[in-house]
Amino acid sequence: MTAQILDGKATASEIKAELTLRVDRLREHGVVPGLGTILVGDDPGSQWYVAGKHRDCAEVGIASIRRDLPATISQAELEAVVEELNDDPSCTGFIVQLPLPPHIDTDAILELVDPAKDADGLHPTNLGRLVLNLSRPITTPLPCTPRGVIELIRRHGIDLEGKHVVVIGRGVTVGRAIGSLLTRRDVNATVTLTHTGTVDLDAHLRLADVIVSAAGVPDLVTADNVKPGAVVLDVGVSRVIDPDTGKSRVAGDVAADVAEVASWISPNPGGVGPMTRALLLQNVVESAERALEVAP
Ligand SMILES: Nc1nc2c(c(=O)[nH]1)N[C@@H](CN(C=O)c1ccc(C(=O)N[C@@H](CCC(=O)O)C(=O)O)cc1)CN2
Repeated sequence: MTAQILDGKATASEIKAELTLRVDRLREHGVVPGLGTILVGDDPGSQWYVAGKHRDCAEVGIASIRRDLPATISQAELEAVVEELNDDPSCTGFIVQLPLPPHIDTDAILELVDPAKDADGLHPTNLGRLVLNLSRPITTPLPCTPRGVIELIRRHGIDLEGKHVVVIGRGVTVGRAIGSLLTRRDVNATVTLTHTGTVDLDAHLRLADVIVSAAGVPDLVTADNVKPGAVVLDVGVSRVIDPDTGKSRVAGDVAADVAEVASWISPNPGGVGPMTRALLLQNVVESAERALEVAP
């Protein structure tokens, strides 16, 4: 068996084309959605992701606002920038690029973002609404990567109803929220959330109809621990040195041999990453629509 590809690049392009029309409609109502980004420090990966977010905005007609700040910024100075974007009417949604430097209290920063402008869906109020199932229909921004995973599966015609999904990783951007989304009645999957404290991860993986791996451990998921026909999503991001080229490259969590046993697999790069970016834009458009009360 050779797995079919869950093509995140093509699916993200499809979503961006739909969003372009919705942005045009908002403009007809005099609303220009604007995404703000706050980037602290000079990590090349984070700089690349933020630059990508601004390219995406330009592509669909969303205005963008950048705040690039030094790694030495204090907690109080960073909080002032968050407050500034909270108060800026041209900024209809914004994100704080993660991770922040270790001297910054990340939770305090995320909590300071106006929940109505929380384009990442990571504010405690929005995560709380998700857990309490108060976000149906979509009345609050939802975390982009989990939403991107589900949308990627759905747009490839795969039904998650009754499926056993094993998630690896309990981080805030993926693992913590994805269970709440997957177990909503409209998706109706059963979820096992595994993490570094899980005993016998392989045994859990072998039972999975769907694996979502967000561990950041290269080659953690191999053909030996995947049930034949399973759907495998690779959300892991690690930087490794390619032995052939000597250059740094992104590696996912899923080994190449998994493609021989899985029915569907998301490539990495080209799978969940582009979907995360597309769903960020969707959160921004939806917030602007909510503010205007325009039906999508
Ligand atoms: N505030 C946030 N910070 C971070 C998030 C997030 O959702 N919100 N997620 C990640 C980084 N991230 C977005 O910010 C992100 C990561 C990767 C991609 C992506 O498209 N990756 C490409 C490959 C990139 C490469 O080759 O280096 C792909 O998968 O095809 C987009 C966004 C942590 N921080």
